[in-house]
Amino acid sequence: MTFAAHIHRGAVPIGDLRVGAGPAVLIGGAAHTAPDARWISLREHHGRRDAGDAVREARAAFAGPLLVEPFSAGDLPAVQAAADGLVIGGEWMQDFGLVRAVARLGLPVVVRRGPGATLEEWLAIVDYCVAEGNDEVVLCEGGSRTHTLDLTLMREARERSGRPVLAWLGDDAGLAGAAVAAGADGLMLAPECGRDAVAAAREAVTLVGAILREESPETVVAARRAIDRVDAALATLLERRAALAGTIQRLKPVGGFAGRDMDRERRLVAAMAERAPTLGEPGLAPIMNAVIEAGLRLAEERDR
Ligand SMILES: C=C(O[C@@H]1C=C(C(=O)O)C=C[C@H]1O)C(=O)O
Repeated sequence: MTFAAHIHRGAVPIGDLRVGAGPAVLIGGAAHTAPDARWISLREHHGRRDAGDAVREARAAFAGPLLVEPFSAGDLPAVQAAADGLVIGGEWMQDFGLVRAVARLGLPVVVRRGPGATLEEWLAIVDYCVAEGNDEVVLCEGGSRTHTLDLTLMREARERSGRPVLAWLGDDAGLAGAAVAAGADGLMLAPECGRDAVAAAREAVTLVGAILREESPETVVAARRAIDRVDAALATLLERRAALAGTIQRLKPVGGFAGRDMDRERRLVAAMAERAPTLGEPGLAPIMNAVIEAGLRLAEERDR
């Protein structure tokens, strides 16, 4: 198995967030949805809205890291004054003058792949940033008007550049789990995307990340957060397991404790030990005994 997480990447700090180390991050969504970072686009107003006002308003609404997509070089002083990073790319990825000016601010830059842009064209933008002395670059796949998301290209971009990669989801979190499984270091959502989409993306980061994303936390706080994600996945699986075990009790000729099958239990512990060699059968057997007995008790109580 080659999961993205095995490839070494340099993490990029955006405010107090580190993209590329630890769990996949959530960027985007309205302030009340509590994403890890927010972003706003000044392009949506076609330069008609004052950049200072827009950035200050976003800053006041959200205490966490804030990214801003500028409309023109004229926006950059306002962005530098209040934002933690910039978003460039999409349809205007080839505006090299603006790309250079953005990179020169020295803030981290998220480079979104424009529609139809090749991997080479996309990575060339990273080179422009580096040439301006800015190495804090994150790549974001997708975000075009056609909403295409190329996870193969996202993986290639990460391997070729060694930089963290994001997957653009817009306001539909349906591919969040797929993106995290494919190795995304973060998910980018539409700026005003609502609570349900952010919650669904968070769930994917938690559950899929717990199983497929390797982490090496270096502090107690980070390690506890990682454990909390693993426990969330465990709880989800334990609930599913209890339901399935309950189904079996109803289907077997003799269910519950009376129909207990110790041979089957030993075999499932042996199979699990292959995936959990550190715990091994001695470590797993008492755990699974408790899990199985809890399931049997539940089934007997329910069927009584
Ligand atoms: C679910 C079953 O019934 C019991 C519960 C088991 C379990 O929770 O995995 C395993 C064997 C039986 O003791 C089964 O027979 O498969």
